[in-house]
Amino acid sequence: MIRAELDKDPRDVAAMFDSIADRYDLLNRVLSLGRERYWRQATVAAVDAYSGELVLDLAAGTGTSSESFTRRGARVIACDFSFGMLRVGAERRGGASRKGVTVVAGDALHLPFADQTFDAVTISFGLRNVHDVDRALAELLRVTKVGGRLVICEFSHLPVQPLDRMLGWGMKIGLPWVARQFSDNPDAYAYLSESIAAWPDQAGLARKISAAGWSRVAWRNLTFGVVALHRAYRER
Ligand SMILES: C[S@@+](CC[C@H](N)C(=O)[O-])C[C@H]1O[C@@H](n2cnc3c(N)ncnc32)[C@H](O)[C@@H]1O
Repeated sequence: MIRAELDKDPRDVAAMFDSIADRYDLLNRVLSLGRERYWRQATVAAVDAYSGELVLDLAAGTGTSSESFTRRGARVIACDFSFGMLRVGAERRGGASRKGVTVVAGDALHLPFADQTFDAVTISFGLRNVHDVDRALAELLRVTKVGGRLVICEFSHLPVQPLDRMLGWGMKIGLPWVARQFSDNPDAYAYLSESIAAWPDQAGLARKISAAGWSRVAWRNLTFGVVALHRAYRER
């Protein structure tokens, strides 16, 4: 089975997402117990994109995250390095540039965009999978206009450590078991629980965002900290 390890070798990560692309959105709904919709709505509200704005949705996968940013007329570039994920999304929308979403293949560590292109940049459930998080945050800053904003939606940690450890244990057992019922590659969901356990907590991620040059970094927890939304601005 194809799965990434915690070194997040880009070839393994891309191949793993290629292998789960067809059923990715279905599994998300099942494994999040329906919370995914609420997390996405909160992300859309935080990005707050409006007509005339250009938004980068990085690690966009099938573009489920991207579609919701177009509701108030913003144009969205959905960028990812898994051709399998991009293909499933483009087929669903009926083309590579449809419904306000344009698909662009690209690597978070070498974004194929000029400096200061976007009004807002966002990444949902993607940053945790990137090989070099600090570099991706710096690339996101580079392509954002001065005054623009960053929103990161990512799995995080419950503030009470014993509860967080229990949740981690439950996910380690539960996610691959549920995934076996629905996915051809349940091993990918073992990677999911391992990568969440190894991911920095809310304050740790905020420090990384600041260190990359972003200003006014803030976060809020969703579903008690199962997911956290981080927001920041490019001030110069
Ligand atoms: C869990 S999916 C998230 C997809 C989508 N944002 C969503 O919310 O459903 C993570 C995505 O990150 C992408 N990814 C990981 N590392 C990347 C990189 N270095 N450059 C571009 N995409 C990357 C994967 O290909 C995958 O599609």
